[in-house]
Amino acid sequence: MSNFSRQVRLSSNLIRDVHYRISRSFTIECHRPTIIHKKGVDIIHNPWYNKGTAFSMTERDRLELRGLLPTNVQTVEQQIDRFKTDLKKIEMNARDGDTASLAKWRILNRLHDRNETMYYKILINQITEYAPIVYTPTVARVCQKYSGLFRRPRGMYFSAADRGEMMSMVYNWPSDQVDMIVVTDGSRIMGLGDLGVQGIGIAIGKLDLYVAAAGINPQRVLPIMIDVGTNNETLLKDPRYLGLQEHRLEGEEYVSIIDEFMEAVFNRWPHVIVQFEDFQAKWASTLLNRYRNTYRMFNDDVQGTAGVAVAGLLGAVRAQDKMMIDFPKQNIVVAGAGSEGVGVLKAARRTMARILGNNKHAFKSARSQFWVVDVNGLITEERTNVSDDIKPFARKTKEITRWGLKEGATLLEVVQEVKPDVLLGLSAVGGLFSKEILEAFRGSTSTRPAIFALSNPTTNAECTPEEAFSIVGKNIIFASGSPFKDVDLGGGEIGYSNQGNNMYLFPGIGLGTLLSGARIISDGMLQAASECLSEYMTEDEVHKGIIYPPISRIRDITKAVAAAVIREAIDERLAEGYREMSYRDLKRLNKEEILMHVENNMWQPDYPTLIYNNRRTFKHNLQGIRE
Ligand SMILES: NC(=O)c1ccc[n+]([C@@H]2O[C@H](COP(=O)([O-])OP(=O)(O)OC[C@H]3O[C@@H](n4cnc5c(N)ncnc54)[C@H](O)[C@@H]3O)[C@@H](O)[C@H]2O)c1
Ligand SMILES: O=C(O)C[C@H](O)C(=O)O
Ligand SMILES: [Mg+2]
Repeated sequence: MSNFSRQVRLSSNLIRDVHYRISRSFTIECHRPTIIHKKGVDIIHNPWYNKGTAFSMTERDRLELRGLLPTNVQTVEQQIDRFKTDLKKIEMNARDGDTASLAKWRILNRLHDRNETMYYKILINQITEYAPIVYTPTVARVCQKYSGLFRRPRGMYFSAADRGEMMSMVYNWPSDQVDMIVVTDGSRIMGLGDLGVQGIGIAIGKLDLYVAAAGINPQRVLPIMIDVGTNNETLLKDPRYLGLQEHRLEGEEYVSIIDEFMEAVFNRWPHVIVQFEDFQAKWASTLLNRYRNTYRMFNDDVQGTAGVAVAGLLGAVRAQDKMMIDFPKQNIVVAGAGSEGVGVLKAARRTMARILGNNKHAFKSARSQFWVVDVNGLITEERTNVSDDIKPFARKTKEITRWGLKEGATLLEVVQEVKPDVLLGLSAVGGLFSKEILEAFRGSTSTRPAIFALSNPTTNAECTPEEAFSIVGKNIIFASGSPFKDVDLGGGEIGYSNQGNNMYLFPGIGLGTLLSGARIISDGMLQAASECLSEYMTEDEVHKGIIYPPISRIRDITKAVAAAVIREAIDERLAEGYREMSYRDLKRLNKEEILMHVENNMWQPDYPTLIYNNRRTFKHNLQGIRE
């Protein structure tokens, strides 16, 4: 046999082997029974294994459940039907929408505590209806009321009082396998400010989306609260508050606690991915820069939001029938210079520079497309006390005099003079885009002016879609951080209300990182995620004004984002493989095969077959052996 044909045979064998591994990992994950060491009521009281009335008669015999459940065996569909009838009644009897949403959250939360498989089946199948309950906006109300709503703990809590103990405390968590941690210190929960320990709610909500959108196994997610006190004076005085009633730790003391936490979780779960969530601006970037080259971590608010915003900005350019090369010509006014605003500004500038040739000059010139307005008005070089991140975006006095503007000019003045293509809000100020400002925005020189009212929750949105479409015009592009209904523009026309939320990226970033086994999460991987989102919508959709997918497609977009992240991790040689799929195997997969690999590794909400085994050393269970 010639060398050439030997090589061809060898490589086709290898490819067959990789295909075998892709389908094998799927078969194993889906069909391997779950080995448990429990019987009887202990199973019913464990949300990971409980199937309620869906336990079959043979299972009831095998697991000593006979007589512990009503006789009638139900299908999961019948169970869900019963649950939803109950939910509907609650909705009908509620005083108002807010009460109804909180009541629904309570009922769903109780189901989460009882039967995880059914909980996630409902969430996945009806994501459009229930994401606004387990995620924004209702989760914000839940965080505000958390101390009163608390019934059972979920996740882990580390406090300033646990210094020196964290390395051993992490072993109190029952699972040897944790893939995804979302951690918060509660210091800036959405646009609601410091909610202290009550912020754990957002970590739980984000992880619900990791399961529902990315198919991360719910037994391998861990929400974490680092309670270093709170500066919220109301909570400090509230006798019902469940967190440390001290002012927040600051400086070195604070950083040393976060350092200890990172060491502890990575020591127990070396392959875990940690998502930082809702840390106040003062710490968000500092901690990101401190850890991003050492640990598998990212900051969802800074990096995820930036990626989603840039994808939306590119979508708005496509909607104008323009080419990508036109993006660096867009004039963008950003209201809000916190960690989110900064993240978006930096990412949008980098994208413009790349389009212009990725050189120093392009990067330098791209800065002049942005106008940044914070609580004190337009930021110029005359401003003292601006962060190093914002400095490059401070307008030069010479430049702005040309526009008739000055340091501290109001948002209204900036919009009137600049006539921007895009008005983007990350200010956490509800209604900031007032009638006057929206009227001024009618003067935009763009053929399709775009409004991004990205602050959360709903009450913090800078404006509503009704206000935007009715004041600025039918032709605009609109996106908000929390969900709003589309607007009926009359004559059969619809004003599309896009949800520009980081939920379209973080699940895919996490899943892609996990399956690639990348050592760190690079800028390139984040960029790949954002580009994937921006290319996801069809020309037809974009022309209608739909620049983000509907939430009903979140599992599909997450799959595509994860695949893009894996491909980039391979290209950058950061991937190390995951389980049966080594780096070498991954490298051999083509685009479609990577997508298939991602899909096959997404957890499905199906009741597993449970097998009792009393030998605690039995270690071949991919679902994880749990007590
Ligand atoms: N859509 C998403 O996916 C997404 C993601 C992350 C954060 N957010 C939202 O972004 C918002 C901001 O978060 P943050 O962490 O940057 O907050 P932050 O408190 O750090 O920053 C707020 C910024 O807004 C500025 N501001 C306040 N009042 C203003 C006014 N009247 N005019 C102009 N600017 C004003 C402040 O000076 C500050 O620069 C929050 O509501 C959060 O929920 C949305
Ligand atoms: O939580 C959200 O809905 C988005 C974002 O992470 C936020 O902080 O507002
Ligand atoms: Mg957040």
